[in-house]
Amino acid sequence: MNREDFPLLWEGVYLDSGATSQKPLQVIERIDRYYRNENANVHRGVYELSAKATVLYEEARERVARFIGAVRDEIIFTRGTTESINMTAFSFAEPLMQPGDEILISHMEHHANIVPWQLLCERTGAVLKVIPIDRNGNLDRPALSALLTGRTRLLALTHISNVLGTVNPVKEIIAEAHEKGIPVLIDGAQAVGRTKVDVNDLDADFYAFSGHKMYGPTGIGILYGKKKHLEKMRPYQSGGDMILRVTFEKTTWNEIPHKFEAGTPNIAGTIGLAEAVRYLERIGMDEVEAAEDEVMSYALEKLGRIEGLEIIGSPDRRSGAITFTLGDAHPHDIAHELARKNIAVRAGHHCAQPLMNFYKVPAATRMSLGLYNGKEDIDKLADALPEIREKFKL
Ligand SMILES: Cc1ncc(COP(=O)(O)O)c(CN[C@@H]2CONC2=O)c1O
Repeated sequence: MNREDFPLLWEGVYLDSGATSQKPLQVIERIDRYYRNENANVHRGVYELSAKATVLYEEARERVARFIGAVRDEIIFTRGTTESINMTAFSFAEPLMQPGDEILISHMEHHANIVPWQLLCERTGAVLKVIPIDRNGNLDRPALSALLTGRTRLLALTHISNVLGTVNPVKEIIAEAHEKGIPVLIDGAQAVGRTKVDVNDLDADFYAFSGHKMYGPTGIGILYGKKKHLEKMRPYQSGGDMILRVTFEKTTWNEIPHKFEAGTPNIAGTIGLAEAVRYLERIGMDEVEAAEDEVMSYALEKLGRIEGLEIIGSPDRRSGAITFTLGDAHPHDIAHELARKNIAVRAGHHCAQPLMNFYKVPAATRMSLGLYNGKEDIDKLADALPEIREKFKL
């Protein structure tokens, strides 16, 4: 779909959108236009250019908010999913924690949704608890229910696994956690560019995602947070813009969302992100999801027929990624051989070492889809793999 919009795809096969998506010309040109004609610092300049840049920046916030069913004050711009989760850990969770309290995550999390919680527990004496998964890569739901205890201060869970492609039923899990008064952060890094996300419908307390995984630029991410939380939370970073009044005796904070956006923001990145949202809205997320699901089904069937290829996990619902091993070939050799054929995939632990350990594979090869991938890309990948298997037969 829309491959002609993506300059970098005119050569070769790109199957690593789970790491970062490619950017349509519309996003590239919008950022170019900003720097050529509209660049100025925001929020305080008393001249037309700065006023216009401020309007563009805040209109971007409005557009992102609408895209995920939120209102503008609930949208905090960060550097990406990683910073959004760290911000939630520091500004929301840490002040709540008493020794012995619990943070609950799952076995399929990305390191960005493991390590910030580990460090939080080290700082506060809280305990990290982990929801187990089954061999198919589905959450163990009875175990999840049992792990939602009176000591659980937050559940942090991925919407879609970047390794397994598992789509977690986050709406019903959030409802179950809320019945016990437990707030929930969803790591939406692999979801927002693939499926329609409505944070209000989900009733998530926090939802974190990255612009670069949804056809926007790098360096811009989003933390959605319910106003009732954001208004009470302490700032994450401090300095200019996030203040109302500074004296050497005391400083008062700006209102949300500005309280969480210290210093000069990534103005161009935010405007580029808004253009990526426009791009996705013009196609429609239902169409994006349906097209990707069709290619995913084709890929599962085609790769599943290759001798010696083992797909890791077979979740009830999968989106975005297929991670696999291929006979005796090391994933790095597989990715290197594919790269020589101008096919880009990812090899390694995918920032999910606990998950890879669960499957007893220290490293694996992952193909992940973008809206521009078609069945012909899968054919090229599938045609190349048997030769690689034979080449690295021990
Ligand atoms: C599920 C998930 N959570 C958090 C992150 C961190 O996002 P940022 O890097 O934008 O902060 C990623 C990145 N995905 C990795 C990056 O490369 N390949 C991947 O699968 C991810 O897939």
